[in-house]
Amino acid sequence: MAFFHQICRGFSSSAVRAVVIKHVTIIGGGQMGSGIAQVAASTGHSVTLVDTSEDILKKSVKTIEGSLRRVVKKKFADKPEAGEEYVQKVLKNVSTSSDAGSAAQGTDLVLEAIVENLQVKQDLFSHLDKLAPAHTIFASNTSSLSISDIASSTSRLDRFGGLHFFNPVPMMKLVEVCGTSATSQETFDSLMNFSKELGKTPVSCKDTPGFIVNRLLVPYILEAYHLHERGHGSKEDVDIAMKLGAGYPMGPFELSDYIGLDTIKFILDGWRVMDPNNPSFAPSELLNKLVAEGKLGKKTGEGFYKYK
Ligand SMILES: CCCCCCCCCCCCCC(=O)CC(=O)SCCNC(=O)CCNC(=O)[C@H](O)C(C)(C)COP(=O)(O)OP(=O)(O)OC[C@H]1O[C@@H](n2cnc3c(N)ncnc32)[C@H](O)[C@@H]1OP(=O)(O)O
Ligand SMILES: NC(=O)C1=CN([C@@H]2O[C@H](COP(=O)(O)OP(=O)(O)OC[C@H]3O[C@@H](n4cnc5c(N)ncnc54)[C@H](O)[C@@H]3O)[C@@H](O)[C@H]2O)C=CC1
Repeated sequence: MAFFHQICRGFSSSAVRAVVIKHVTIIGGGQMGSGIAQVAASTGHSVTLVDTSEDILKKSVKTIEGSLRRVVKKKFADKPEAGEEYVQKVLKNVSTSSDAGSAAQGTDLVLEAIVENLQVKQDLFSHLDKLAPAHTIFASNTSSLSISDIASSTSRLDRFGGLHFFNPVPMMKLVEVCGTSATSQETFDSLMNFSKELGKTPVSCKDTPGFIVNRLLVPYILEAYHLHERGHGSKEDVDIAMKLGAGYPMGPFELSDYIGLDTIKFILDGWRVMDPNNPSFAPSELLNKLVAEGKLGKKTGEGFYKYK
């Protein structure tokens, strides 16, 4: 079922029209996709969550359920039955599919949160562009890739933008909304409105590497790796120092494990290709070793630290 609604802002014939997003198809049921699905479903949106297999999707729904239970523990502290009702109501808003093509056919927004690899994202969007309705907006949750480069695989450059959420999505209030030079005002407004409907605070940013937050966060994390590799501080001391000295909730090594070391490696490798002479983007032996060993951080039970 397609949910195509428009609102008009202003009264002239040139009034800006924004698509009201009722149904969202989220591609990628990992950390970010399941978090976004949870928040969208909690705010009354119908969600179809897509991943490559039913097994992964079962895990995604379990993650959503677990996170919802953490939320209701606080929100419905004195009313456990109402809390359970809330969990079930939100879960009803989420359906799953391992067929991205059919999931894109009746939706207002396709939001991609798959692996941080340009070619893989382009292949996905190029495929979905042929199947999704004309009004459907496409958006990527990429942390580091150019939205224009991803959008170039489609014919809907005016209906394509960046919607960058933060991890853990249920807790982090920010969304970076990125329009390219081809993104229409209507699309940009729709993405801003959608972010607000999710209870987030959107900021507008340009299609530049890392947008705002990661442009500042990447050099910080990189410098922590290099400092540690030079033998100038243990991981533990660096983390304690940044928590107690700078007031960050997590130190850079804890945060890296939380983000996922594979994602960090994809970002670093990609930025090195763009800027090969920048010493900050030199490979980190430690990072490469951990990723090669499948130690990807919290999600696999081990990264810089052990979680089992
Ligand atoms: C050479 C190398 C190259 C390097 C390149 C570097 C690349 C790096 C670029 C990054 C790329 C990708 C990242 C990205 O694009 C953008 C990001 O997302 S960056 C990450 C942003 N996130 C953070 O910075 C998180 C920081 N941490 C925190 O804010 C807190 O630690 C956290 C909220 C996660 C947990 O809080 P904490 O007090 O530590 O633990 P608790 O477990 O007690 O939780 C507190 C509170 O929150 C509730 N809660 C936590 N998680 C969830 C959840 N998933 N769902 C629901 N609720 C949750 C929990 O229940 C607690 O509630 P109480 O009421 O207090 O009990
Ligand atoms: N991890 C983080 O802290 C943040 C990550 N991001 C970005 O979000 C995206 C996803 O990151 P995570 O959720 O951390 O990754 P993840 O590894 O937890 O999840 C990715 C999911 O995508 C699925 N997938 C891969 N290819 C697919 C395809 N072709 N079709 C359908 N599903 C596919 C995988 O099976 C996996 O479940 C990346 O672009 C990342 O840069 C953005 C903000 C924060």
